[in-house]
Amino acid sequence: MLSRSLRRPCAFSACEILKVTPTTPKYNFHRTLPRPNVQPTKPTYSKGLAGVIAGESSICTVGTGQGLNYRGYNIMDLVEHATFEEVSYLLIHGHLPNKQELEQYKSKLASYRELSPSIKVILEQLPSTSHPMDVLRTVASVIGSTEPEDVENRTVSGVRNNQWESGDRLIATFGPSLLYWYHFHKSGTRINTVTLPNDTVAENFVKLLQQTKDGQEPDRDMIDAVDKSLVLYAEHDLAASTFATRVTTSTLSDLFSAITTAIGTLRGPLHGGANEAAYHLISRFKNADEAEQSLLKMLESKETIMGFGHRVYKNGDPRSNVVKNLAKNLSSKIGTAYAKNLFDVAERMEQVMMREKKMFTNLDFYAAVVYHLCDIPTDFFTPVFVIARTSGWVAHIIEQRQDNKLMRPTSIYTGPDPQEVRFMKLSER
Ligand SMILES: CC(=O)SCCNC(=O)CCNC(=O)[C@H](O)C(C)(C)COP(=O)(O)OP(=O)(O)OC[C@H]1O[C@@H](n2cnc3c(N)ncnc32)[C@H](O)[C@@H]1OP(=O)(O)O
Ligand SMILES: O=C([O-])CC(=O)C(=O)O
Repeated sequence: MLSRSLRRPCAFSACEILKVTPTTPKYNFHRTLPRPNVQPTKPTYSKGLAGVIAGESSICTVGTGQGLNYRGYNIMDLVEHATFEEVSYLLIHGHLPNKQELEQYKSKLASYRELSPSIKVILEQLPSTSHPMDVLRTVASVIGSTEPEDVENRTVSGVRNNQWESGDRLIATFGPSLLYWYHFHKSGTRINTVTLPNDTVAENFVKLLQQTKDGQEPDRDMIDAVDKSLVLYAEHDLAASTFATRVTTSTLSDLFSAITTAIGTLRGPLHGGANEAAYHLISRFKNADEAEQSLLKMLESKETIMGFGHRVYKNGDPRSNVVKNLAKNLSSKIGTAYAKNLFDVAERMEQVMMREKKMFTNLDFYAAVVYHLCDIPTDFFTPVFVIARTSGWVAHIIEQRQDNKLMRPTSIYTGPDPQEVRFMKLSER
């Protein structure tokens, strides 16, 4: 498609922008310059970069016809047989850990759960009204300031000596930091964020949320559901947040800056923020019939229904059935009328969207039901996504550094034609 300025004269002049009358000489401070005699080459353009190939990656397959695979392993196998730690190691180190590597990895993550005094002070000073995504973005910045990457020893392409440690540090620290902030502001308690050394990220998170003491077991089904959701959320090729991470990394910036970029990008409701937004929507309906009636009205007025649709998947998100089953099992295990109704409402919405729009749920939709049934506060849903996806982001940062090229696309210019500036006194304008 040709740019607007190449197809026809500029749609509006600077005078229109400044709301002045171009016929009055004193305001005639510009004139259009002759067009340069350049033959335009036909630019290729895809709005929102839809369908554009923006790099090479050996981390994950999405929409390639091979199913969703992390480093060649299918998501169905991983969610069935691997914990989040194994998947995180796989993504960042490129292979599944053996028993010894896994033990070392888990104890390294556990060793980072003790928060530094500087993080605690900052968490205590953040407002209780902060959005938890702001809390995590701040935590990434604080660690980036107090324990920066090893810039001295970086290679020409930007590989840093301690990039793996920096990534692990964030994966392990996000959950404890969030829950320290939460309990401090909710009840004034300074919780101990260290749980048993062998605890998984999911166990540590649920224990700190519920404040179960060592020896006192939190609900295993909830821990299992959170762990599986972390596996499902861990990686998804060049999703907007990962692309943003790679853009920041491509300038040879540091890992912590790249992760704060990613958190800011994930937060929006068209991306990771959709799990929180989906829950707000589901929770509006008293029962399935009411959900159906309201949804039909929303569709009539062309509203976007959060938790449905996807940029790459057009026939279904392979993670959806897994997360739906987790929601269904939790709902029947909890067994209350409330839990059953919540699942029924969600399922009816799914049916209506399929019937009316041929649209399917994405991972965020039933993840919202799972997290709510695990008693996770709604504004923690996207932060849990952050904990998981940091493993994918770190894998992409490392990969980008291995064969870096500055990411700098171009745009199609649609502004005014070239024009001359005639300087005028301010008072004459
Ligand atoms: C883990 C994740 O990040 S998954 C994504 C989470 N995000 C959401 O759930 C937010 C809701 N979904 C959406 O907004 C979109 O489906 C996106 C942003 C995910 C993908 O958007 P795109 O690839 O740009 O799809 P696009 O906007 O072109 O949609 C095509 C058509 O379907 C419609 N559509 C897409 N998603 C939805 C939706 N959730 N509700 C209603 N209509 C929708 C669009 O309005 C458009 O209709 P039109 O052709 O009549 O104009
Ligand atoms: O790939 C995307 O665009 C969004 C998504 O599903 C994810 O990040 O998991």
